[in-house]
Amino acid sequence: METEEGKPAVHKLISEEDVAVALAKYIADLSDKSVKGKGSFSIALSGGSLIHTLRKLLEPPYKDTVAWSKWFIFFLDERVVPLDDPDSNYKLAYDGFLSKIPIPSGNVYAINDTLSPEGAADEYEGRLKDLVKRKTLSISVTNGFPKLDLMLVGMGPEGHVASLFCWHFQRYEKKRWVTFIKDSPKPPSKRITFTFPVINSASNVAMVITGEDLASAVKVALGTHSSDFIPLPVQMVLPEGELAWFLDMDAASKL
Ligand SMILES: O=C(O)[C@H](O)[C@@H](O)[C@H](O)[C@H](O)COP(=O)(O)O
Repeated sequence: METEEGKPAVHKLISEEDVAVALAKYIADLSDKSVKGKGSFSIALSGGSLIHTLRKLLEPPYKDTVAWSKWFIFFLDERVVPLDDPDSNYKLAYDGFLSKIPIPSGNVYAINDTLSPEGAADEYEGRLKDLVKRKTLSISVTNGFPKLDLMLVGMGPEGHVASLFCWHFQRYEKKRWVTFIKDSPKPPSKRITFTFPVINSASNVAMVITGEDLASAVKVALGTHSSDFIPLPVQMVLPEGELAWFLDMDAASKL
């Protein structure tokens, strides 16, 4: 592991299996700390391969020791499709993870799948605001955006994170907590997504990156680069809290 003050912790592991093992320990430790400190743990999930990489949390010792009933689950981004559609990130998370642990269903914040992308983004943002009012979620004292305990972030080969893509203005959003996109280059086209101010207000952000196709974007994100270039979305992940990268050997192969 590489750490230096103000720099991300970069965990370079051998295989995806090692990433899954390290990630389970990291999440269980953060959950423990958060539940002991304030009685709850708020976590945002990405879609994609991340859900499979969470599998070690479903095994002993974590399955029985994590305070699941204190978890609040959010979606960093979601495809605007019915919740039982094979493209739904909620369905992916439910089938592969959430249905296997005792999280109260009321603590899982799926999108309202009957609404348009605009409507679903507004409604999700409204629910976050409500949770802040009820003090279930805290707020960043520096910028007033909601402060989740942990964001689990995947990345696409061209450096997108959540549904914040290179050539799309949503990644420059400064006011909204949740926004929408109707022409996502990665199908399906209609999505809602947390904005960078929300991602970057989190107490902890974990980049979970495995596979050779991601090595070039990892190199851009973690290497030195000229400020003349427009940053990739992944380079805009600059949380006020702690940032940790979990990489397998293939994803780290160009570092
Ligand atoms: O809805 C989505 O498509 C995801 O949330 C997306 O943002 C994902 O996290 C990355 O594209 C990485 O996907 P992979 O892990 O499958 O490479």
